[in-house]
Amino acid sequence: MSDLVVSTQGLTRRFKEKTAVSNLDLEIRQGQIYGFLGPNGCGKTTTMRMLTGLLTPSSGSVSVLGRPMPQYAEPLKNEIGYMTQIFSYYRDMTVLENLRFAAEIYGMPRRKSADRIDELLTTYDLTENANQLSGSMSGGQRQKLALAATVLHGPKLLFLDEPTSAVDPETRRSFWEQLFDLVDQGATMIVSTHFMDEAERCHKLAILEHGVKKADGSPRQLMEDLNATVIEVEGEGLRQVKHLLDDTPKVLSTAQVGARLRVLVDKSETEPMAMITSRLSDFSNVTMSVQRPNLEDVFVSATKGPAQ
Ligand SMILES: Nc1ncnc2c1ncn2[C@@H]1O[C@H](COP(=O)(O)OP(=O)(O)OP(=O)(O)O)[C@@H](O)[C@H]1O
Repeated sequence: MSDLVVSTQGLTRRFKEKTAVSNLDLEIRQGQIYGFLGPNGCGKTTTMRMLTGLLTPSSGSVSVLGRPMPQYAEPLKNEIGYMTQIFSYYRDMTVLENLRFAAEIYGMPRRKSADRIDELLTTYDLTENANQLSGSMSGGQRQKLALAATVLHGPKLLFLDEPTSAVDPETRRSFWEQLFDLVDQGATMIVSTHFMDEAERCHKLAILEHGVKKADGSPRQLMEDLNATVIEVEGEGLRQVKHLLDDTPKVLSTAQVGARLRVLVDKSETEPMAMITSRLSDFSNVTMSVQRPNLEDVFVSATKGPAQ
């Protein structure tokens, strides 16, 4: 049996003259955490809404758990969990009331849902908050409640839209540990993010820009395949160095990181160090070194070139 959980061909969505998602081909396999990485407005939410059957594509096809979408949105409701970007539970209801309400929406039998809610309160460390109004909880606690409600009915496939944009790094770390626990229990998930550290945790990811997939693969593969050499410049006058390099052919980008300037030089330049050294010949107090690419380099390079 195929382990393909989600596949799309030529998936496109237009809103009047705006194309929010353009000709997107995806293959997402069982047990993967698949990331959509891209800036605000690149089409992450629109893609998720089409994959969950909430929005009809303008063209192209979508298959989710072996069924075409949006036609099978209703029968697949119990197999899918969708954690939207905005906290979509009732702030004037307690944690327990919200979870009971979600269980009713999923048509879960009362006995079964009571046991499941107890289990989730323990898993997500919400037992002490059970009778607290969700509106009075911290962002991190609300996020745990949202995750608990999303997995309440035991879905096989989870969609998490920018799940950690409102929480601190420590909460983000523990949230990701919980995601890997869910994967260990057999879930597949699609996570959208604009954080590089979050994208790096995914098994595979697609880099999106203006609704177009610019690159996809595992983070490691994307870094290995980077079509640029990364050079770091250290020393005096980095702002002037930056302005000079920004006007240099084959320099894809420059970005200052603390006391270093990170420079991406297109791979078509066969002697990148010699080229940069010669360009900076007037700067006597700088040193240069070639560095391993990181995901941000991949993102910058992918969004400079033509779409794949
Ligand atoms: N219902 C709509 N009507 C008109 N335009 C829309 C609609 N929904 C989305 N768009 C547009 O489509 C583009 C993609 O939006 P989308 O919300 O999918 O991006 P995103 O990557 O999820 O961004 P964000 O991180 O800000 O949510 C944007 O330009 C947005 O304004």
